[in-house]
Amino acid sequence: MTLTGMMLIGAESHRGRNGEIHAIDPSTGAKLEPAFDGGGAAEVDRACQLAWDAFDRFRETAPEDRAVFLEAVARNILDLGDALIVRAMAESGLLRARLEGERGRTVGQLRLFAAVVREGSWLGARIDPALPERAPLPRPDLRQRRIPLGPVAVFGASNFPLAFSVAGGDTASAFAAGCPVVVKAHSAHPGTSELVGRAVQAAVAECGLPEGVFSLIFGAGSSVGTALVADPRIRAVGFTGSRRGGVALMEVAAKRPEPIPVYAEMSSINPVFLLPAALAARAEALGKSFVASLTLGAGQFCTNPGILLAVDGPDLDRFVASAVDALGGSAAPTMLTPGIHAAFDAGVAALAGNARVATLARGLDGDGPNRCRAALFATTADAFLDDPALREEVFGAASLLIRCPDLESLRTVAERLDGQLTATLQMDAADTGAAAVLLPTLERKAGRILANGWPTGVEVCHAMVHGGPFPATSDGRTTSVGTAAIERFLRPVCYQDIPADLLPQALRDGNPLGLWRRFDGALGRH
Ligand SMILES: NC(=O)C1=CN([C@@H]2O[C@H](COP(=O)(O)OP(=O)(O)OC[C@H]3O[C@@H](n4cnc5c(N)ncnc54)[C@H](OP(=O)(O)O)[C@@H]3O)[C@@H](O)[C@H]2O)C=CC1
Ligand SMILES: O=C(O)CCC(=O)C(=O)O
Repeated sequence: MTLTGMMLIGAESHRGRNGEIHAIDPSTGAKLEPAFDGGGAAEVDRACQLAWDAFDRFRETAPEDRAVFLEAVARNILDLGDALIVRAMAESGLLRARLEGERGRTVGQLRLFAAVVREGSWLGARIDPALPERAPLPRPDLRQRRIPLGPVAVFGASNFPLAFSVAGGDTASAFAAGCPVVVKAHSAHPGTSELVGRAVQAAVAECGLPEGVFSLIFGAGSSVGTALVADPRIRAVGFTGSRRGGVALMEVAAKRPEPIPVYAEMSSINPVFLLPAALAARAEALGKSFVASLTLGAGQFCTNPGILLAVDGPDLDRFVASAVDALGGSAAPTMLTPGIHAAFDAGVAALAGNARVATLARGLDGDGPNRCRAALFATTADAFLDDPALREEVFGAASLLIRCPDLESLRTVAERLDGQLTATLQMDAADTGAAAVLLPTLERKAGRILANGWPTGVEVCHAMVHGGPFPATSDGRTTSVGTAAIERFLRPVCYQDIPADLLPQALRDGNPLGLWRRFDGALGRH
């Protein structure tokens, strides 16, 4: 498929007039062709109107039809073949194996959501039948189901050009819920976005759905994104990116005459607690596996282990020696964009220049632009508590070790942490008591708590929580990965004494969709 540089507004390819966007190959710094047209208010207006026009029909598609659509998107993405991988490699600097894996994850999550749609429990069907004889007052017939919120604006993420972008988790979960989607493409990978966008656009047509179910708009800077979130026809937002960008969009959404939810995944430093017995038993192995997690994908994961906490002593010194050795030999991969590289270098320079922070190790330098030279720093618990700058995310392979005098101080530091996507315990059986003391704090701080693993690598499944209190996300009640992500785009409606032939299929007598429903309180296929 040849790239056109055009936006996809419903069924049409559309030329924009608001400047040009060029992807940059971060491994060379070269501009990539073609130029992509920037959109503006006219494109946002047209895409949102089409999405709104499509909403009532799309949301009432039968579960089977919606599932077939999700599967068609997955198949069309695979049919793009190697051209998709080659373009994504050029635009992101990510390696082939990583992008092939990410494509598998993208297709897998679309298919998983198809299965969820078919299974139907997301509809939350509940029936409390009328009790006309009840005294002192009769009960009316009450039936509840969940309906989608409306058109959703999705912002593609730079660090997952497939799995968190045009047809990534936000889009898949919004489609599954029955929401049309308008994507604001990330300016770092417009070609990848066009290719995937065309796969989605083709699936909409193949499945006979209204064209407004999907649109894709380009636009550098804040104006397109802001206009999209401000548009009254948009009813929710999915975002993965910087804290600054996410907070700006939260403000736009909150100032609307009718505010809407923004599901923004932003900034997390993912604390790892190295508990004493684990350190005593396997300090060297932990040092090596920590560096493997830290440097994976140049550290460009929001789940990257950005701080380590441990009680100071000889076992921690053994961990440090092992980590310093592994990190000192780590290669310098290319980062996603010149901007992300510049932000990484600035964050590392700020830590290196902090009088209360020691530089323990730097990775190897690399030839070529935008290379990520990994970094490991150390500080004390007191310094960490005194200086809020030490709690800020440095996006990339940089981590800060906090040497604590004792377990009590480790818990004090944990209490002062901001909201996190993850918190990790490296523990042995003898650490169970210390872990139990930390656990209530970690539950309040994080969306996912792990033992004896590393936080990078998020399983797409039913029990996953990829979320957490602010600033990890804008709404800690939800997840952006896994099937529970569909919940973000639904709201309940109760039907009281509505005549049988007006009721939605999900709530009709005889259970025509064969759903699990809560009937008079009891869950079953009533
Ligand atoms: N927590 C996480 O998972 C991630 C965090 N980051 C952090 O974000 C930094 C920059 O990376 P990047 O991916 O570009 O993230 P950004 O937040 O800068 O951009 C994400 C998307 O939002 C748009 N956008 C940004 N700010 C605004 C705004 N004020 N109003 C409207 N739209 C906006 C961008 O537009 P445009 O396309 O024009 O840039 C882009 O489409 C990294 O250095 C890192 O710190 C990055 C990736 C993931
Ligand atoms: O590690 C993962 O699989 C997901 C991480 C993520 O959501 C992110 O880095 O933005």
